[in-house]
Amino acid sequence: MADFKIPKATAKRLPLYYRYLNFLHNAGKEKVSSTELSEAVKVDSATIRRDFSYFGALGKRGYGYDVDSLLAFFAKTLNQDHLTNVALIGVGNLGHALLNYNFRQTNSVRISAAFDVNPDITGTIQSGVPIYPMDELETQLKDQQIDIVILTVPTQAAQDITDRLTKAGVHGILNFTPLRISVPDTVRVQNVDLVNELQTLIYFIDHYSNRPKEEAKQ
Ligand SMILES: NC(=O)c1ccc[n+]([C@@H]2O[C@H](COP(=O)([O-])OP(=O)(O)OC[C@H]3O[C@@H](n4cnc5c(N)ncnc54)[C@H](O)[C@@H]3O)[C@@H](O)[C@H]2O)c1
Repeated sequence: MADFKIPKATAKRLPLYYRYLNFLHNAGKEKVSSTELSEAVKVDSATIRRDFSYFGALGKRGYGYDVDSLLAFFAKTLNQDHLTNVALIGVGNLGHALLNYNFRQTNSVRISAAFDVNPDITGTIQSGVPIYPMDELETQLKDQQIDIVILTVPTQAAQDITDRLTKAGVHGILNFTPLRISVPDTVRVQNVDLVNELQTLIYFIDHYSNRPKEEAKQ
């Protein structure tokens, strides 16, 4: 990201805006209003205008936003204008699915190296990505200049690996394990928890849905 500070909630919405702007660009659209954006990304237009205001005057009243310049701006802000290589540690059920997916939606992020302790898979290439043994972790991360890692190992292995990653100079960990890993201030952790997401969804449906109460209980 560019080095100015924006609120975390705004930062989280940027990829959403970026994806829709890309869609508009590919459809040949030159202008978009905040109302139109709002309907597409399901964020209210006042929030969109406020989000955009953090980046300076990007839109004009009654005219909307210029798609290409917004897109170029967000691409730069989100570092979409260059390729980020990430590593994946733990090529089991989940790791394998992520390798197979490998962020096909975007050209700016890809898993370029994977690591595991299982000798049956180390030394092989899966979905085009080489699987290295864990004793090559530090050298490969350094040689490939990787400083972002996806962690899909069993819980009990997560902290030791995190400590190694921290020592190796990694700056970001996308943590799929249920363990809340400890890291120094120099490392940012993003936790992904599908159970949490589902429970949040269920909570919102139960408490904020417009469905009649009786139907919601079934
Ligand atoms: N966040 C979520 O929503 C979500 C969903 C599913 C699974 N998970 C978590 O993701 C993790 C992986 O789940 P899974 O079902 O793929 O498990 P899995 O057992 O299929 O895969 C784990 C892989 O990690 C490897 N491994 C074990 N110890 C290692 C070590 N010290 N270093 C490197 N690799 C090691 C194993 O060889 C295996 O390939 C678990 O912690 C699980 O709880 C999270």
